[in-house]
Amino acid sequence: MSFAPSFEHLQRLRVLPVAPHVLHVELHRPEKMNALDLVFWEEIKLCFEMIKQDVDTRAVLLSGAGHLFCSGLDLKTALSIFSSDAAQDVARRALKIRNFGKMWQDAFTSIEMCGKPVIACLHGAVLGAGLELVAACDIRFCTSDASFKLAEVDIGLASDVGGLQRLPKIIGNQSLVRELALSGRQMLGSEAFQHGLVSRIFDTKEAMMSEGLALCQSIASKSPIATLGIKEFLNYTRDNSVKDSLEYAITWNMSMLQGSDLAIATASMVQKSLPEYENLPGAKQSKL
Ligand SMILES: CC/C=C\C=C\CC(=O)SCCNC(=O)CCNC(=O)[C@H](O)C(C)(C)COP(=O)(O)OP(=O)(O)OC[C@H]1O[C@@H](n2cnc3c(N)ncnc32)[C@H](O)[C@@H]1OP(=O)(O)O
Repeated sequence: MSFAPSFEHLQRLRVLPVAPHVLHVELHRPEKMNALDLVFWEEIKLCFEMIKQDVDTRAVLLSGAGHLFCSGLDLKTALSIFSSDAAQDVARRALKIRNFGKMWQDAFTSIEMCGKPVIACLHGAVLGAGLELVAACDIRFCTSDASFKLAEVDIGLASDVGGLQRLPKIIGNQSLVRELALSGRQMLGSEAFQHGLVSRIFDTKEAMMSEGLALCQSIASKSPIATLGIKEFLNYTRDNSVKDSLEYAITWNMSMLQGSDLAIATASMVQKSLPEYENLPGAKQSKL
């Protein structure tokens, strides 16, 4: 029997199926501007690890509740973790900070590793760790009122949770990334679109969510073997040479092209019918 995860116990994330094979994940702490406290970080990791195992999900729509997407790291959490406890040994303090940092890195990396395309729909402010979070997504849309800010410099730190690592590979313009990171300057939606941080820009959140859902539905109608491979190849290619990436892709396809999806897809094209693909297996099996 396959694994069907339950997301109901999550406190900071609202997770709901919104169309066949499409899950909507909403950051849901609007009274605190979706600031990322410890519960949030843990739940992002847990949620995307469950999505990876969820045999039914083929695309994920991500958005934020309230009047902005995310105000970044919860500043009270930051103070409680980074403020020195003079009574504690320096090595142990350092390890404590490392453990939190690693857990936070893993939270955003779990989005990249979940095997399903994640489409982030961004409105209002996307600040600090919020921007680092969406850098781990596959596709980003925003509203014309959206604004982006690597605000970490303003709270006195060089962040290590993915923004400075992923954004230069998304935006491509080193000078611009360094300007934004070093000054904490706000970038508006139009500029984010111009530099490829987002691929589409909308007048209203409603229009953006509707197009985001349509895109998820389109992706979910494709072969899940193909979409898994595309995400895997593009992530691998980002971090490796073209030569190594070609070798990786051909080795992957030696097995993947022997599956039924290619035949189903080509037959449905010839017959002008809608293809139906088998779900991918999750690694976990239900204990029932
Ligand atoms: C190694 C470390 C890894 C990662 C590091 C990441 C660093 C960052 O993320 S840097 C970015 C940090 N965030 C900020 O500096 C934003 C702070 N917030 C604001 O500037 C404003 O709240 C706002 C987002 C511009 C929204 O303003 P407004 O609409 O006027 O709402 P407020 O009344 O200010 O906020 C309502 C409520 O939410 C609380 N809140 C908002 N953001 C945070 C936050 N980041 N951390 C903690 N709390 C936050 C705010 O305090 C209010 O709470 P009340 O209890 O109602 O007063």
